[in-house]
Amino acid sequence: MSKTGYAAPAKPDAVEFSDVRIALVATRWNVEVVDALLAGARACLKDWGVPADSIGEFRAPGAYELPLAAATLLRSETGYWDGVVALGAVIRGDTPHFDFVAGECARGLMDVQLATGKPVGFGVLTVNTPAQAVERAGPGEGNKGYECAQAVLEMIRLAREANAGAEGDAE
Ligand SMILES: Nc1c(NC[C@H](O)[C@H](O)[C@H](O)CO)[nH]c(=O)[nH]c1=O
Ligand SMILES: CC(=O)[C@@H](O)COP(=O)(O)O
Repeated sequence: MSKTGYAAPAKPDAVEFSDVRIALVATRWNVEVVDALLAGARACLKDWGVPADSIGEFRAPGAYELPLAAATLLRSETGYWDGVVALGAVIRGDTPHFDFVAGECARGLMDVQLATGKPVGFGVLTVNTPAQAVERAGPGEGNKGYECAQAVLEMIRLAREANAGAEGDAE
């Protein structure tokens, strides 16, 4: 059990996510930390068998723009992307701006996933100091980008299980 009491999900077999397409969208603020989150998310997608050519990578200016970025990616007519991993780092400054940026980012990403029915991972650090951000973007366990990508894939798994159950009931 990790220090936060989080019990990791069962690892997939080689093909469970071979047909999944995931969009990564990362901000340009605090870019060294955000790029470390991006590396963590990519490591997770690789561990879980998402093909490299099924992963898209996009940039948004800041965390405030992530909800529109996610909505743009998921509302395309083609339905191409199965989920979005939203990555950013909001570091508290001297004014209330932090609260608005972080709060609206979180609320907006939640609205997008509920409106589209597709998972949008909240991989946005909301921290008081740069050191706290670095602690959550290191290699291995505890990288919030890895955890966020894993959550998106697990929600895709859940949807598939739910649909399979519904189809079974319909037979
Ligand atoms: N201070 C941080 C920001 N601020 C910028 C906003 O996200 C937004 O891009 C701007 O207000 C224009 O709309 N963004 C972060 O991602 N992280 C920060 O620490
Ligand atoms: C999260 C922010 O917008 C913050 O970094 C801006 O810093 P400040 O509140 O000192 O303007």
